[in-house]
Amino acid sequence: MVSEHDSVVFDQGLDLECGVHLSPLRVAYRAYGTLAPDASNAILVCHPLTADQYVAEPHPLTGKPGWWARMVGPGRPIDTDRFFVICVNVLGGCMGSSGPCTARSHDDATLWGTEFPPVTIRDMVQAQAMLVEHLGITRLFAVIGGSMGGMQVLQWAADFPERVFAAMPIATASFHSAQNIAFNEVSRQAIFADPDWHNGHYREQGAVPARGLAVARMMAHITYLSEEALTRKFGRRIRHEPSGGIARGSLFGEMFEVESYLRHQGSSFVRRFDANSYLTITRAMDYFDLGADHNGDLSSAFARTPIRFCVVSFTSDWLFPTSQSRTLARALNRAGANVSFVEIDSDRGHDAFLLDEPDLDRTIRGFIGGAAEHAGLGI
Ligand SMILES: CC(=O)SCCNC(=O)CCNC(=O)[C@H](O)C(C)(C)COP(=O)(O)OP(=O)(O)OC[C@H]1O[C@@H](n2cnc3c(N)ncnc32)[C@H](O)[C@@H]1OP(=O)(O)O
Ligand SMILES: N[C@@H](CCO)C(=O)O
Repeated sequence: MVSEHDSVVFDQGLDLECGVHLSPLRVAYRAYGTLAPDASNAILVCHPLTADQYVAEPHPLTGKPGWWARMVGPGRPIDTDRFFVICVNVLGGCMGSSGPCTARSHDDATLWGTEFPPVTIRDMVQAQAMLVEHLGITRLFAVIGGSMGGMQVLQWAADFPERVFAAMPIATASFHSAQNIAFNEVSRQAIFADPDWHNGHYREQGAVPARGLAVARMMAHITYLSEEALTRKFGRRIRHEPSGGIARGSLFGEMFEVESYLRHQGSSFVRRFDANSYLTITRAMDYFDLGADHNGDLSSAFARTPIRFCVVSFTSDWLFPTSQSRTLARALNRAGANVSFVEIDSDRGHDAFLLDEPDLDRTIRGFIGGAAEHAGLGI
């Protein structure tokens, strides 16, 4: 096993659910705060689909603040003055953990590309568990995450009930719905339709399927918002140049502000994300169905769990609607879990969990504070 610069290489590898033994396994992560001598104050933050381990510091590629810098840091709701916070780039990601962008083995420097094996949320969590153990942490004080991060939280709870004290799945569900699989498929088809896709061998061709990946993100980004949010941000306004003239940029001459915005979201995404990783990770989300993994009984995934849960949803989230969080909370309740459920009133859609939502801050701060008291954390 070799450790270097916030990534750990496990030569023993990992048995993936698909049957492939992935070796070596590289797990890239960032950590903030100080681990208590008894390792009791560790919080694992699990990132959503296209974020990464740079949760609380500027991103090395974009220079932008960490994707949850408003939530994680000194004095923040996830307070790095009190807690040791870890965030791991998911398996299949493109920021250092094993995935399509990493070398196949110590002896073979060629990148995995499309031949990287299919991974699941469970595989991602198994890799995280290896890292957590490597860091000397027997039990995480809390696991917290939104969207695909929330799926990882649920998988942690199901697979390692004795290794987690508190869990907070936010804006998520116990399964990926047919509608969400459908959206992912449209994104994937956009990538496949790009002439620079080259059946996934774009790097060998010195190309990037930038247009396809940008369209994939544009479409997906709409699902992260809400009609109210789009109307408030842009309405039907036409974009003007700073000089005052109408911005040109489409077949029709003028461009709506919302079109310009989506193009910006698409092009900036392409600068920081890899198409093969996008395919791998969206598929992992599609596979996720915790109830099906437990013979169709979601509550049995959490039977007699000692973990304290706080399930959080947003009223305007139509990608992971409140109804799915309520189903989850009921299953946890049936399992005998200590569970609270908070629906936050917001008109900003699914990505509300990434935005300035004071009620979310209060909910996270309150849940962590209460759990820390219950755990007897003297910090
Ligand atoms: C979870 C992750 O995606 S992790 C990585 C962090 N996110 C990113 O890097 C980009 C992805 N963006 C998003 O997912 C969302 O924008 C959020 C949730 C992170 C932030 O949401 P908000 O704060 O509401 O920002 P908003 O959605 O308005 O986007 C702002 C960006 O759009 C640009 N923009 C706004 N209006 C327009 C317009 N009419 N035309 C062109 N660009 C526009 C802004 O200049 C800004 O650009 P920048 O991000 O390059 O600085
Ligand atoms: N907008 C976030 C949430 C998606 O579920 C992301 O891209 O990761």
